[in-house]
Amino acid sequence: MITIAMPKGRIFEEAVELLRKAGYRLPPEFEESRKLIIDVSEEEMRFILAKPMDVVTYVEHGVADLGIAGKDVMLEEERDVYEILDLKISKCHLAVAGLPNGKVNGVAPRVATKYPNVASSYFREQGEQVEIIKLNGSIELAPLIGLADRIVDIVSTGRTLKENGLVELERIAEITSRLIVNPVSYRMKDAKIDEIIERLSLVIGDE
Ligand SMILES: Nc1ncnc2c1ncn2[C@@H]1O[C@H](COP(=O)(O)OP(=O)(O)OP(=O)(O)O)[C@@H](O)[C@H]1O
Ligand SMILES: O=P(O)(O)OC[C@H]1O[C@H](OP(=O)(O)OP(=O)(O)O)[C@H](O)[C@@H]1O
Repeated sequence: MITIAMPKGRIFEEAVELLRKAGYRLPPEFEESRKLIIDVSEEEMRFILAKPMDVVTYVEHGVADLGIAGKDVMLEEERDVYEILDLKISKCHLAVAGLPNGKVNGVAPRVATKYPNVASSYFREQGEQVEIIKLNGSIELAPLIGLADRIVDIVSTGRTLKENGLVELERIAEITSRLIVNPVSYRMKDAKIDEIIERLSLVIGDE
């Protein structure tokens, strides 16, 4: 039996579609129910449904063998898991954004973000001193209301920036979802995990 931690939210549908394309028979219950543990006994798989940021925690602690997590989550926190496959779904990028011609008051610009570690190391590498303000969502609000001078956030279509009068200033990293594995599981269940990697690899898009 292999336990897979799936991210609820926007990655979920694409991840389920990919697994089905790879030939795994996942029941309609997947999309329809509110259950958090779904056993698919004919595939010898158990799925647990977690918040995207928590998937890596379940895998690191070994209660899930595999998980699907955004590269953004992997970059933000160093964890004891292996990243074994780029699933090339949920494409987006991390960027610095702000108001056009935004002026900075004071020495260190204030940067609002859901990704404080990514933002700190990015600005450190740029040799720029900043003050990080951690938020949990609606990051684009911060420069509009005067909480921050800039933001570090996910950009996909660019619609949220545009509709809030913000512009992308610097591109930090390309993001897609990754298959991650617990190191002990990978040793103990290598045959089954390698088979999953192989089957997924055959159906992953080229871009
Ligand atoms: N606009 C986007 N387009 C494509 N992928 C995205 C976008 N925003 C986030 N992602 C990817 O999806 C993952 C999580 O998405 P989602 O928005 O479902 O969860 P969340 O915002 O972390 O959770 P919550 O909204 O419950 O706090 C991110 O880690 C990232 O990899
Ligand atoms: O470029 P776009 O296609 O507009 O997508 C980018 C937006 O999507 C994400 O927010 P989300 O919808 O997860 O809401 P949140 O503010 O609660 O994080 C991200 O934080 C941006 O705000």
